[in-house]
Parts: sequence; structure tokens; C-alpha cells
Amino acid sequence: MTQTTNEISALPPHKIIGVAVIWNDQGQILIDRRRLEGVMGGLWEFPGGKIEPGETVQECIQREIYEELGIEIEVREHLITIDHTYTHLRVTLTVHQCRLIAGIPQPLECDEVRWVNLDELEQFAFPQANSQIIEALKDMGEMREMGRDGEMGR
Ligand SMILES: Nc1nc2c([nH]c(=O)n2[C@H]2C[C@H](O)[C@@H](COP(=O)(O)OP(=O)(O)OP(=O)(O)O)O2)c(=O)[nH]1
Ligand SMILES: [Mg+2]
Repeated sequence: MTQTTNEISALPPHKIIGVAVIWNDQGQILIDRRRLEGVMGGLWEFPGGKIEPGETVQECIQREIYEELGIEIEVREHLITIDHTYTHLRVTLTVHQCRLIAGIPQPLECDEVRWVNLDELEQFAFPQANSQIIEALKDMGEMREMGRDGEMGR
């Protein structure tokens, strides 16, 4: 026997992540490019990171965004929670809508940051789990437009 019981029964690690969809006053969303050398290197993502013990999702998101980008945000409503299993990793992404309050985003822990419009998102390569986030954002955008039409009496 070359494998221990532990290795045979080991489940892929499970990461619980708080994720921010940050909007600026121009209606753009902030995305960042993961470092080339890491897991899912070079892919774009919505900024965020692991929830620490004793922390709420909101606290986690606020802390991670300050650490990773040096900006202050307001964490707003829950958008979607996604459970996704990659080949060697399971992630739970709890995604909140957020608003930029102060600062200019800096790529402190990533390769690049960018403000983009909702309809530009599909031009960027994201991890698989993110297609559900992007869909939820688009659904929300459509709802908002319907609401606007309604106000105009159509
Ligand atoms: N922040 C973020 N993570 C995402 C997204 N989509 C997605 O699959 N993930 C995955 C990639 C990572 O495995 C995990 C985020 O964890 P993380 O950023 O705290 O940790 P990491 O893997 O980059 O590195 P480490 O801190 O464990 O060394 O969630 C996303 O849109 N944003
Ligand atoms: Mg991170």
C-alpha cells in the first residue's frame, strides 16, 4: 500500500468566499485579473476572499476589498450564492452588491484592475463559477429596465 487512508478519503478543499460586485457612480463594475502564477492564474474575477472565523460575509467583503484594492466600499444587498466544484477545489461564493465610497482601486494583490460596463463582461475570461454571477447581474439589469419602462407609462 502506497496510499494512506487519509489520502484515499480526502475531499477536495472547500473554500468559503465573500465576493464583491462593486459599482461606481458611472454604473461600471470593478473586476481584477488574478496573478498569473496562482490558481486560475490570469483569469478575471470579482474581488473577494476567504471568510475568517467569527466574521460575517459583509465584514469579510469589506476587509478583503480594503486589503486587495485599498478602497472603501458599502456592502449592500445579497446577489447570489454559488456552490461550484472545480477539479481539485470546491468553492462557495457569497456575492453581494457593493458601492464604491472612497479611493482609487490599486492592484495590490492582483495583476490588473478595471472598471467595465455590464455588457462588456463577456469579453473577459472568468472562472467557470462566474457565469452564474454574470447571468444574475444581467437579469437584474433587465428587471431594472422594465421598471424604468413602467415608470414611463409604457
Ligand atoms: N474572489 C473571487 N474568487 C473566485 C471567483 N470565482 C471563483 O471561482 N473564485 C475562486 C477562486 C479561488 O479559488 C477562490 C478565492 O479564494 P482566494 O482569492 O481567497 O484565494 P486564492 O485561491 O486566490 O489564494 P489563497 O489565498 O488560498 O492562497 O474562489 C470570483 O469571482 N472572485
Ligand atoms: Mg482573493
